[in-house]
Amino acid sequence: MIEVCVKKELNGSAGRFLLDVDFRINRGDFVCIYGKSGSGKTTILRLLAGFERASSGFIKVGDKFFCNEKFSLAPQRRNIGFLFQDYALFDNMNVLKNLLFAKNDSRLADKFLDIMDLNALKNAKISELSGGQKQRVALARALMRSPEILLLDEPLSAVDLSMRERLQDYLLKIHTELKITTIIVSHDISEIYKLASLVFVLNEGKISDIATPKELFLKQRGSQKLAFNAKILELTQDDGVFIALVLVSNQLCKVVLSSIEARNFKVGDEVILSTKAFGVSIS
Ligand SMILES: Nc1ncnc2c1ncn2[C@@H]1O[C@H](COP(=O)(O)OP(=O)(O)OP(=O)(O)O)[C@@H](O)[C@H]1O
Repeated sequence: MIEVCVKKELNGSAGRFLLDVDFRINRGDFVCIYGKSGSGKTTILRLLAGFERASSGFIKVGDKFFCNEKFSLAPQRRNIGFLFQDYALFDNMNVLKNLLFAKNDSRLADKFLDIMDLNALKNAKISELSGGQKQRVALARALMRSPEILLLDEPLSAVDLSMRERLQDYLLKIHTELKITTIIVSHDISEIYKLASLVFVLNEGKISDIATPKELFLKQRGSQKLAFNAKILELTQDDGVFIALVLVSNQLCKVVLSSIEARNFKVGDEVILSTKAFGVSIS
């Protein structure tokens, strides 16, 4: 269990405000911190990592205090792995050496090169890699120290959509295999839906909502009489009724399908959602 109960005054673009959060995360969970730009999401990750100090409160992981009113454990003693938007790799070293720099253990490096499909690139220089490959190396390197907690600060926002989806699959694979407690900051609803089981909504330094992605984003705003581009995130059958969960812009909604439609669609399909008389049709 991670317990975060901290306060810190921040200089926001519209003046000073108090980051004041008190939440718990269960060991092994994959959670998301979601909220407007400047609400304090990155600061929470930096406090967890030990790069910032809170003005009051504590952070406790299991039985161990990371910080309290009296002391703060050094970042290197917190057993945390990071993945940020900029890869922070050593450009002059090859892939393998980047991993060994984190921990000089060739067997472990081979294991992560394997999991991340990087074997063929192990001797390549970082400067020769694509953005998506660099991010896979950065993730493998973050895992080399067997972190207890993995912090991901919008790690996939700089790569294109198809690479982002592949990297999400790697993150899921890592999480399923290693069960590392993972906290991601993301604005991307389909990414949050795919990865996180719980979302903490941060609003001007305060947590305003804690919900599953489905509960949080499944909020309709009145009738929609136009056609929308949408993406199918889930196809389910409930009491014989076929239901598609689709993402429209920043909103999730459910659409009842005929059995023929249900057979023709699959998760990930880009579709058009439109209204037809009183029903919603999908094509
Ligand atoms: N050490 C600090 N002391 C005071 N203010 C800070 C400190 N660190 C960050 N801030 C300010 O706090 C606000 C929140 O920053 P933070 O990076 O946590 O927001 P965020 O929600 O991650 O934003 P974004 O989504 O744009 O990355 C910003 O206005 C930032 O300038």
